[in-house]
Amino acid sequence: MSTDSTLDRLAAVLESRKPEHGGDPAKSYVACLFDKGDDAILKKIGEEATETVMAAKDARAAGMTEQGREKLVYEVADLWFHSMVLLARFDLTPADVVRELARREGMSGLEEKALRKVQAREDGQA
Ligand SMILES: N=c1c2ncn([C@@H]3O[C@H](COP(=O)(O)OP(=O)(O)OP(=O)(O)O)[C@@H](O)[C@H]3O)c2ncn1[C@@H]1O[C@H](COP(=O)(O)O)[C@@H](O)[C@H]1O
Repeated sequence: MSTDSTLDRLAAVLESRKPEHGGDPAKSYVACLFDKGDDAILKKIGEEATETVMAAKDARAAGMTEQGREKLVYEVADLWFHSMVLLARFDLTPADVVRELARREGMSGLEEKALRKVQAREDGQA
């Protein structure tokens, strides 16, 4: 199964749920979120992030059983889904996120952090 095409298809559906494309809040959860506005989407992301943390802790405490792992995947899917709704809200796509990850590919997080500190020092001196 291609992860990319699943995300691309979902992004297309999210786009179709926007009010300018006829999304109906009475018939669509996504259209309903768009209708409620940015803060409602951000609130869901906060909730789903918290639920992801709880699921990971529960799964770890239970010794990473199959059930715990499934619950964790379920919660991360909710988090990804709502993050995609947020991206769509601001006319961004999964391709934008993948592009950023590709840009970072091969660069150690520690190296990137050190470069940021040098950059901040130079900006402070300018
Ligand atoms: N992937 C998803 C998806 N994942 C999660 N959800 C919904 O996100 C909500 C998650 O909220 P919670 O788990 O907090 O449950 P809840 O307590 O009911 O939530 P609230 O009362 O706070 O809204 C649930 O209503 C889920 O059904 C999703 N809703 C839709 N999609 C995709 O989006 C497409 C368009 O959906 P509609 O716009 O509803 O047609 C669908 O075909 C799917 O592909």
